Amino acid sequence: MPETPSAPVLLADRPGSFPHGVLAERHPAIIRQVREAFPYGPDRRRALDALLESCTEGVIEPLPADAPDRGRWLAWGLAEYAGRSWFEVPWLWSESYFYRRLLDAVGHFGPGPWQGVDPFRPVKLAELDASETDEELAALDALEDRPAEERAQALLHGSLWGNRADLGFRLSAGGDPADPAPGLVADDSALLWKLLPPSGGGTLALVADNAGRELVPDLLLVSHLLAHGHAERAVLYVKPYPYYVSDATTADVVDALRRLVRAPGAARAHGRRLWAAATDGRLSIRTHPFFCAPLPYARMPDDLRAEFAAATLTVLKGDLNYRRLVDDRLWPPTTPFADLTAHFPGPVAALRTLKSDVVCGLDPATVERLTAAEQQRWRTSGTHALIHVRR
Ligand SMILES: O=P(O)(O)OC[C@H]1O[C@](O)(CO)[C@@H](O)[C@@H]1O
Repeated sequence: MPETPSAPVLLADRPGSFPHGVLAERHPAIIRQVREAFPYGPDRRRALDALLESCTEGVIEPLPADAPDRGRWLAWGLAEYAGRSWFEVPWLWSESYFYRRLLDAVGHFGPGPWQGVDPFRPVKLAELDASETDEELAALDALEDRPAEERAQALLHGSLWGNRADLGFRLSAGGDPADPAPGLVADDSALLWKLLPPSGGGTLALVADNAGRELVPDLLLVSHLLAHGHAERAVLYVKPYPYYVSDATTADVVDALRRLVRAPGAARAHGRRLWAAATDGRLSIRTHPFFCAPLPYARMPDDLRAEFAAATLTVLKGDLNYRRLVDDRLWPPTTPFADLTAHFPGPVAALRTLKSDVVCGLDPATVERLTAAEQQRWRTSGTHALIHVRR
């Protein structure tokens, strides 16, 4: 395989760029949202204010001396980046560290009364309770009399577009060919189904992204794959602690399962099936500190590498997992997905809506159409999606 030349790492140092907007506007807004969501006392409020000042005007500060993961973060880059502006270090790094510091500010790692409290829980629960979720679950009933293959494809698309948090169990894969900018910009789903044939057995690893309206369709897809033998076992990987606002943790999986078992119709049947699979071990929930690391998957530790190596297929959900899979660089968009994921220890799929500048695996005609219709907005608007698979 010819070596892929490298590309610039994304930084947030250019005002007007997407990464700069995330650090300069989104992060302060998240701090304000969290500050409003809980009756934190003066100590937590002061810590949140200090973080707001640090992340907009200050520099990256070390973790407290007694932080249990201090050594890990030093090895992940803190030793190198402490004292530098948040805007000058790799964007992926500063974003990840921001969430780590936010949890410190709210006392998540304790000791104290806020230990273990998820500062994003109100947002996650509101989404799970929204009437849109009822509508999406009710739409499952209409799928019931379709052939299994069609249902599988619809659930795959539900999981894919759930990453935009407005799923809709789309029965058509490609969109309108006359559309100047296609919704689905790459579609390797045929290869995905080849790797996961009905009655094929094997283990599916699914690395979840967001809770709520993304996790629910992820679970529905897993339910279908287990029920139809596309996989004999499924392993659902979630974050070890709250991250990137809505990323799923074990508590969020439980909330989503409870939501399904309490729903009417087909949704409840899926919920019961998943609950049973979790209790008998066909569905397991796992996590690992590396899921909150500010690093690409090429640098994953050996224990996690061995787990993915054992899977028939690993499906990585969402934009952040995609950035970590292919590395957070401004690749030419036609760079082959297989080249950038050669480091991954087994067959791998990415289901992602495009919410950041990183992209690869597109054909030149698609890039031309997208750019002609939208300049560079197609990269970040979240209105396009892709299914990449590498066997
Ligand atoms: O939930 P997802 O699909 O991983 O998207 C998270 C994305 O949101 C951002 O945090 C901000 O837009 C991106 O940095 C990140 O890639």
